[in-house]
Amino acid sequence: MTKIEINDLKFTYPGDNFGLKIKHLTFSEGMIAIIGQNGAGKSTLLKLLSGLNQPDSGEITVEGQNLNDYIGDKRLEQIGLTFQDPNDQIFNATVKKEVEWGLRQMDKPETEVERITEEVLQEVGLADKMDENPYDLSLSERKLLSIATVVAVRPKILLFDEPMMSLDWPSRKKITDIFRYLADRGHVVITITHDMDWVLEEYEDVYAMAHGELVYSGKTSEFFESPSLVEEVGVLLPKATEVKRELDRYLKEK
Ligand SMILES: Nc1ncnc2c1ncn2[C@@H]1O[C@H](COP(=O)(O)OP(=O)(O)OP(=O)(O)O)[C@@H](O)[C@H]1O
Repeated sequence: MTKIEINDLKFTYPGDNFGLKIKHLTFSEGMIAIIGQNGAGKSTLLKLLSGLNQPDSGEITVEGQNLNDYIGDKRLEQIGLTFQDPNDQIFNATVKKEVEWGLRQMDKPETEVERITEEVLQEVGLADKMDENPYDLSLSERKLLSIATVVAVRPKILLFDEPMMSLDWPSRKKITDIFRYLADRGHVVITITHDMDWVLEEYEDVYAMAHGELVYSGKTSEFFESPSLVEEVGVLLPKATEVKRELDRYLKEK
């Protein structure tokens, strides 16, 4: 079973007041949502989990081994990250080359590179844009491309920073299906999101952050049923929860 574990993690940005502090946290296979208001530290946590940022103290382990021990293609096999802004990530001249890049780093045979690239671009709905320059695509298409590059490599742990941002409903459905498919096959799929309807619908458990700390991990339904927690974390209620609250209030008053 794939497992990523955090112990006594501390991190600060140089010259910034923000500090991230997590005593202990374990993520295992499945779909995992991280929520919290702007500036809570969600992206910072993802960057630490990917190895992009280094903790000031504490440790992140994957399968019991320090994250920093995984180097080069060994790191790619374990962890993949998509940035919140796909423009920070995409650097190849065509859509196809962008997806192929990660696969080539892993020394996949050329026939495999071609097959996987076509398959993944088909899955995210970009197969007909293969030869286009990514910067001629719309922002939402670039978002899909950034997701495809990580999904193609099939790392054990996939980290997505607001993958649904700017996507329309059919694309959101495609991405949810891909996440579910990977989670069902033993991958750890960790996603930052501000979409509380999606969280309630698709995620059994949720991890909530506030002021650089983890303030809740547990059942999603229980989180949204706690007004004090929802207020502390500073997120909107899902529509379904709002309707239920209104209905309960109405029935009580009747
Ligand atoms: N590169 C950086 N240098 C200095 N401070 C930073 C840097 N990146 C983020 N911060 C600060 O760290 C804090 C946490 O930021 P972070 O991006 O992790 O929050 P977040 O929960 O992902 O927010 P959002 O939902 O807006 O993406 C913020 O106060 C932010 O200003």
